[in-house]
Amino acid sequence: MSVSEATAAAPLVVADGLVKRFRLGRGEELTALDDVSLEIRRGETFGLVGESGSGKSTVSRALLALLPLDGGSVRFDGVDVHALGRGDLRALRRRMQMVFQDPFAALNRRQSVAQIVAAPLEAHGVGDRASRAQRVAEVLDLVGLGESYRERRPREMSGGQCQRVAIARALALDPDFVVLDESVSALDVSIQAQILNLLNELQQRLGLTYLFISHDLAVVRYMASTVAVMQRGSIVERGTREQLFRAAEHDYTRQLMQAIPAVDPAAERARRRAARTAAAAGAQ
Ligand SMILES: Nc1ncnc2c1ncn2[C@@H]1O[C@H](COP(=O)(O)OP(=O)(O)OP(=O)(O)O)[C@@H](O)[C@H]1O
Repeated sequence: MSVSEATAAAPLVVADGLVKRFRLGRGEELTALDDVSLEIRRGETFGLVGESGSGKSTVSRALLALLPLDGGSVRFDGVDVHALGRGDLRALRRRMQMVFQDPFAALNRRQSVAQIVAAPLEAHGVGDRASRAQRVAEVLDLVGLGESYRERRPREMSGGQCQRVAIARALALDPDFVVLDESVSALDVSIQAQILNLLNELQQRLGLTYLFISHDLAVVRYMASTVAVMQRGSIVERGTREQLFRAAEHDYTRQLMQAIPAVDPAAERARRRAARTAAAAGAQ
């Protein structure tokens, strides 16, 4: 194997023995991460599941060096991210982006779509006005929003359209790694499917690596090639999607799986209601 082949085959993200404690006051501590290790291969979708409070978001913040660790290390493309100085970390952050759950809360309501998507380019001092405008047009096109969306504000758009804007903003700096933290959880099921398909398409086209965080195993099953299950700050089970869904070894994973509804009746009713509303709006 040549050096470049070896680099390509090495995982993009390697977390080793992560420990994170939060001080709660009065001498009390909460261990949010207790010896968490994982590897995320280039171009894959790594699913992280677990109930609320199990530590999923803390893992993602640790991977992006958004919080200091009490133990362990994170290597991104071979670089120890927690050992970097501010300038080097800032440069590396261009390659790592996040998309959050609530697109309305994540977008600045006063800004136009073009301003929102250009913001990371400006923050990192990339290009001049003209080249930034060109890049905004490119990424809006990638997420299926045409020129007509450039001057719109978040309040003039649906949840799905806002999430496309959030994805466009995450792609503006041409990252390698994108953390998708409950990125479709706030959306209606039919819109969820559209966004999931868009994310898969973008991964194929751009060679992106995803950390896909969700409490929803059905969605993770659709997206992820490798899955880790968290409970109370630890990874209690991991494997390929096939391994995990064929023979869940851990009681906790089996419980999570049994909670997957074949079709969620409430969500199905909401989907039909939304479809009727959309049809009625279209007819006006
Ligand atoms: N800044 C903080 N200060 C104190 N405790 C925190 C802090 N951030 C997270 N925690 C606690 O750490 C634990 C793990 O939280 P985390 O947000 O990582 O879980 P999660 O699995 O992502 O949950 P959810 O699905 O609800 O987002 C929780 O008990 C949470 O209350």
